[in-house]
Amino acid sequence: MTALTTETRRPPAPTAWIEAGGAPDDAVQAVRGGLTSAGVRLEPNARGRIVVFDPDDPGAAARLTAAAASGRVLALALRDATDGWELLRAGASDVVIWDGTPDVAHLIADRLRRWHAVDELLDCPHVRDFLIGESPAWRAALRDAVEAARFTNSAVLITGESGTGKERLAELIHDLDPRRPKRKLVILDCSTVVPTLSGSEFFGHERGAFTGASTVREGAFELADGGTLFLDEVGELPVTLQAELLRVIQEGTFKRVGSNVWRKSRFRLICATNRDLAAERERGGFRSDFYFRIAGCTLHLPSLRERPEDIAGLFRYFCRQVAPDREPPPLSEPVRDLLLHRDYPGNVRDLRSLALRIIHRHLGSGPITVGDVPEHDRPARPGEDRGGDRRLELYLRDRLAAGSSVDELTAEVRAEAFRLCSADRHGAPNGAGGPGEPEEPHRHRVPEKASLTGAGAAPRG
Ligand SMILES: Nc1ncnc2c1ncn2[C@@H]1O[C@H](COP(=O)(O)OP(=O)(O)OP(=O)(O)O)[C@@H](O)[C@H]1O
Repeated sequence: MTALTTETRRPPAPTAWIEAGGAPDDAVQAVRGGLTSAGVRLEPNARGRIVVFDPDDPGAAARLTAAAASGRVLALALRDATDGWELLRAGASDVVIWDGTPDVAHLIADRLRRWHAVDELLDCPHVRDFLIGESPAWRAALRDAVEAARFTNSAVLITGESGTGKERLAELIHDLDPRRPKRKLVILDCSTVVPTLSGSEFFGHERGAFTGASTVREGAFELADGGTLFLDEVGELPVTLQAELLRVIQEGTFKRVGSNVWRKSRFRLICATNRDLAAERERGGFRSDFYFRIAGCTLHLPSLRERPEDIAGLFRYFCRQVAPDREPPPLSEPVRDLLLHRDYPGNVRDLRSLALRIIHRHLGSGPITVGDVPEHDRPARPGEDRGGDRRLELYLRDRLAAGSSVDELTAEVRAEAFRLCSADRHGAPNGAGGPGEPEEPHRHRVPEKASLTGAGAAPRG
């Protein structure tokens, strides 16, 4: 990505439009006057809306919900007698009590200015062309990410299923980070860290620190000085290792293995995981003190199931990646239908692989038709039940991509086959409760990620 330069511009005048959500006219006029004096431009087309309401008005929540359907809304209550949570639930993005003082008008102007700056970033080609998606679920997640990247320096924890774009989002956050000069993004996949070498991986080592340490090595925290450290798959870090990282994450200080010298590193920390760390914390698999250090700001990326509206746009994007010089071919109706209704257990990564398989088969300049879809990606014939096979295939593909060996997978499939066979013999076809069966049915683990970054810390310029 090329660096953004928008931070050098003067902040634009905040704009908004005021709607009277049941408040008396003279009060709305007073609010208008206050905001105009605070430098807010009142424009009917402004994306930010301010709904001024009387807390006693029983229709206030409904009015907010209606206004929020067409943009972000700041709920401005004329008195403090309001359940702020209720207003947020009704669709308001922010809630302010108007006490009539100029201070409140300036506070609102500042908030509108921030909204505007975030919207501008969200809409700039740099962001739009890097992370594709227009669905409300995606835009809401991206808005939070852009705001955290640009206006805070807090540690960010990105959660979401495998393939939802966590690593790509980390790249964007690094890129939007306004620090200057800013150094590189360093990526460390925690699932590949060998426990015996973890000290060296994270903190580096001195020459001769241990057998085989023939040269000095900088660790991930040192490499990330002045830049960003992205700890991917942070949920895989053993608890003992989490304890070792507490100090460096909190203070930025560490010692290389084999050295007594404290070093300092100023880095922004971004972590990602597809695990439910809150549940892990409860069962003791993840340290709470570590969690609170890495989760200064949490961002959750929606799965592709939650944003089917984005499938066609993502498909076009992947076509352009393959053939940047020509317009992506249109999709015939059955192919569009197939793309929309297919399962994507690997989310965007899955869609991308499918798109590439289809694009590479497509010849000529006409639309993409059913003949361009490889055989194993086609829908089952009526009456043919390929669901199980297909799910198994996708599962195996994902596990192989995540680094599982064929032997491991074979053992797993054999164990599952024995279990089903035994369950059938004992008359419990679903594997539940047959005599001699384990109490908990065996379940496939959630597919792990395909490692794109490989082992070790990988600096990105
Ligand atoms: N919104 C998006 N726009 C364009 N490409 C995307 C988007 N989201 C994901 N991708 C692409 O999908 C693939 C998977 O994304 P990424 O590696 O960021 O996912 P992830 O959530 O980090 O996965 P994992 O949990 O398995 O590490 C990459 O090729 C990435 O470029």
